[in-house]
Amino acid sequence: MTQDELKQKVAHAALPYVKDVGIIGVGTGSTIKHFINYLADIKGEIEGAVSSSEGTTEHLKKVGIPVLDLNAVGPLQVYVDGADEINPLKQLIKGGGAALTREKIIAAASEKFICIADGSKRVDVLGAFPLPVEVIPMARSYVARELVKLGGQPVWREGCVTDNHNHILDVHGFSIAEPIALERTINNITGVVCVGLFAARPADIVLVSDGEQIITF
Ligand SMILES: O=C[C@H](O)[C@H](O)[C@H](O)COP(=O)(O)O
Repeated sequence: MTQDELKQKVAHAALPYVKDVGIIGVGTGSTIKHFINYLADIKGEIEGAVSSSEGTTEHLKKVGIPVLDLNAVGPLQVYVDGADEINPLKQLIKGGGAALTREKIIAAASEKFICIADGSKRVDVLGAFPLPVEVIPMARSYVARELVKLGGQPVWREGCVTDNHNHILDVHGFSIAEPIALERTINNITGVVCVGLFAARPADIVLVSDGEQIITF
């Protein structure tokens, strides 16, 4: 199976989790694109979706699923999203598609965060995937210097402007032994909007497609 077929397979496996929940939080990325295509088949059963990016909003609207404002809907029962890395504690690195801030907001506002990914995303220790950090544009160099002090090698994702009109630094060289502590430390740097480390609020259920199997933990 190709990586894309594995993403499609795991996207399909998430459907039982969104039955009868009314309004769903929907993430961003290539795995979620498959998930939205499956949602389209059951759209009669879905009241609407809260979207984590402009790209996802466009896709949801295109398939006929109403997109709702998080402020208008209160706590969500279920949020489904992909990840760039997943450790055994269900802590994640996210933001490869620059959608980390809205994704983190929806994850925080959801009772159950279902993470879906192909098997290549599983790791023992987070950090081989460069850690995305969304920053206010004028703070970019300052934040980069602070990240160097923490032992990282930040690289500006040039040309990338997030949906919130900010910039992204991708931080290489971290082997993240203590994800919650690092998340807190980076959050505390002035000018940081969001770090793509989902550790204090990890996923609740992870579905991973590994060949023919779906592994759930
Ligand atoms: O900003 C993007 C998101 O965090 C994605 O969920 C993450 O990058 C995984 O994307 P994909 O499903 O394309 O591997």
